[in-house]
Amino acid sequence: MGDDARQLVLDENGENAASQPLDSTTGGTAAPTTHQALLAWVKEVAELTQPDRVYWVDGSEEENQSLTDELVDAGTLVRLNPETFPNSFAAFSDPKDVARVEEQTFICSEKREDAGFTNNWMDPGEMRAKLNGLFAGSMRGRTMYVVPFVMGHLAAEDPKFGVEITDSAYVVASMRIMANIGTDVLRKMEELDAFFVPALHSVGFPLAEGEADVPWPCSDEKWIVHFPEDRSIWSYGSGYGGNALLGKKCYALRIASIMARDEGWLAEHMLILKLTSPEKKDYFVSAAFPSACGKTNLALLDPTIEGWKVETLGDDITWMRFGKEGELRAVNPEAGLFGVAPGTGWSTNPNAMRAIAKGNSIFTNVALTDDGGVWWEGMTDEAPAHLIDWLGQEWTPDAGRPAAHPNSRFCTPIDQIDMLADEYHSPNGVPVSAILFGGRRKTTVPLVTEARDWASGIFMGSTLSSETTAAAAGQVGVVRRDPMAMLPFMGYDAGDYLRHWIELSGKANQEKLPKIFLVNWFRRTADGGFAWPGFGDNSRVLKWVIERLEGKADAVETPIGFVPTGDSIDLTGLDMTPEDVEQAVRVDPQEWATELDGIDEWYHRFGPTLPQELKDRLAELKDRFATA
Ligand SMILES: Nc1nc2c(ncn2[C@@H]2O[C@H](COP(=O)(O)OP(=O)(O)OP(=O)(O)O)[C@@H](O)[C@H]2O)c(=O)[nH]1
Ligand SMILES: O=C([O-])CC(=O)C(=O)O
Ligand SMILES: [Mn+2]
Repeated sequence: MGDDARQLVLDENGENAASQPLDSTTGGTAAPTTHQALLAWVKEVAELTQPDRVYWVDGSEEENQSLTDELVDAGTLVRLNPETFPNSFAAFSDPKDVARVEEQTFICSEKREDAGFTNNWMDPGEMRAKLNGLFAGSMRGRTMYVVPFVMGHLAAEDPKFGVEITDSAYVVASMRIMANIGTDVLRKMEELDAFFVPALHSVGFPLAEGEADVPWPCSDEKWIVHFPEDRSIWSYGSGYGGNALLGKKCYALRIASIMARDEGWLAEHMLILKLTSPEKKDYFVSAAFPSACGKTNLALLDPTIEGWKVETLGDDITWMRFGKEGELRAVNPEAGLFGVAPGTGWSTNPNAMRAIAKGNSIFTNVALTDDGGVWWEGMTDEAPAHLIDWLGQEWTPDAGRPAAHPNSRFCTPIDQIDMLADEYHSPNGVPVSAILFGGRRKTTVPLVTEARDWASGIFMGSTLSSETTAAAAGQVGVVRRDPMAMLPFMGYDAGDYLRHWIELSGKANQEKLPKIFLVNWFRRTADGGFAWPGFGDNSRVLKWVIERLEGKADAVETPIGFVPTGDSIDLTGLDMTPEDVEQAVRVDPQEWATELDGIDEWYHRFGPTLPQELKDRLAELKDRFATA
């Protein structure tokens, strides 16, 4: 930012001590907000972290211009060719800071059992002492940005506010895409004297007097910490994705799941889409898949069958509550896409490509083309002859290594999606007719299975499994249980989380409960290929789902639920036979014997909070296999 930038230095009263009057609507020379709790927190954090200056983010276009200019000067961002990627930038992280760090993610509830066996836990007092030590002086030499944000609608009955304090301008620019931030939010917070989630972030790379910065400051030591009782977030050491954009996984899933438990709603790792049938009937479908298992792709799906239309409401996070009529209503609390780049291409996901092509995007860890554009594996069928890879090295198609990091991402405003459903803008959300649970499994799990009933559907969700992906640090391709795709995101005990689903839905209108389905786009055939083409062709599975809701499509009963008959999936225009479908939905008793052992082991890990209803479902499933 230049000399006239709107930097506020607070004096001991939390007032702006800069002598120049500022033209910011947020600031001016008076205190930048009348929200006393916020002022007090900002002052406390500034004292702890010792930044050179404090800057209140207003969210304006001009502010974003100067921030991104500054990031380009600092070498953090590369400005892309404005003709092909207007107002868009590429960032390259430290090679050790490329994904969420689950090992270093903590739920520090007062009682250990409240965090449950799926979360890392440390005594909150001990953790606070550790974090206070790490954050002391951690912003020296840097600007401390104060980013007021709201997840979900500002016009919601009970808007969910947060304030992220960060020393990363990259985080500010990314949060601006992912959430509604700035002055409007701050004014509403003041008007309501609202509670906000204090979300503190530092890259953990203070600068000594005169020390030069690096393009991607971060620390080897990383801590992503949530305190459920006061609903605060402390994130240290990483600048990337879900570790640093605290409105996303940290707030809208981990902290929100706790709020949802206490307030009677659901915060889930789900996409939401709108499906219109050839008869012009609208259906809303939500789907929970683990990270890098196809949410964004399904949410932006381009149907390959005549007459069916898909529109997008959300691609990652869904907040749901039961409405007045007992129907389940869903909203997307986010304002942007933070999508996996590799595999997103003109043939697999043209809607995402069109949204990206409108610009206003930040790409992280993708490759650069010679004409100032970006590229990643799967964007085009043929790789460009020459690239600069995500590590800054020369790359040619024979390099023998990917040009983009497997967890490279595009960050793009959601309203650039041409197929965004109008209902995205409705604070009351949409009624959900079907919920899909899905994972990445080479074997065992059929292409699609309809749960017998709601409780069996929750059972399916509770035993969901998937091979690990590059979205989190650690080994890739290992099968792990991931209940409702929430394993890394439940803010409290996993058994209590499942009970919350059961209890909440128990009070709903049972007639209006969505139908639940288990899907697997990733099953392999004997020759190693995918058993199902996936992507746009998943519309054929969605069609079967809707026809099941309407009682029109055929199914075969298996021990795990109902699967399509070979000819009940529309294969028009596909080079596939009904026998291929039968293979893709096959329930193999041998594979399921192993699976049941896996589920047994999984359920044993829960301890006393696992709901009896789910243990009963498992016993019934075993019986059905035994007598099949
Ligand atoms: N074979 C196959 N691959 C798919 C399909 N859908 C998505 N993928 C691939 O799976 C990867 C992840 O897909 P995304 O849609 O970005 O996954 P996501 O669930 O949104 O991931 P997060 O944003 O990390 O939560 C990409 O490389 C896709 O190309 C599918 O139907 N079939
Ligand atoms: O949180 C992130 O870094 C990216 C993401 O969406 C996920 O991993 O599910
Ligand atoms: Mn996604």
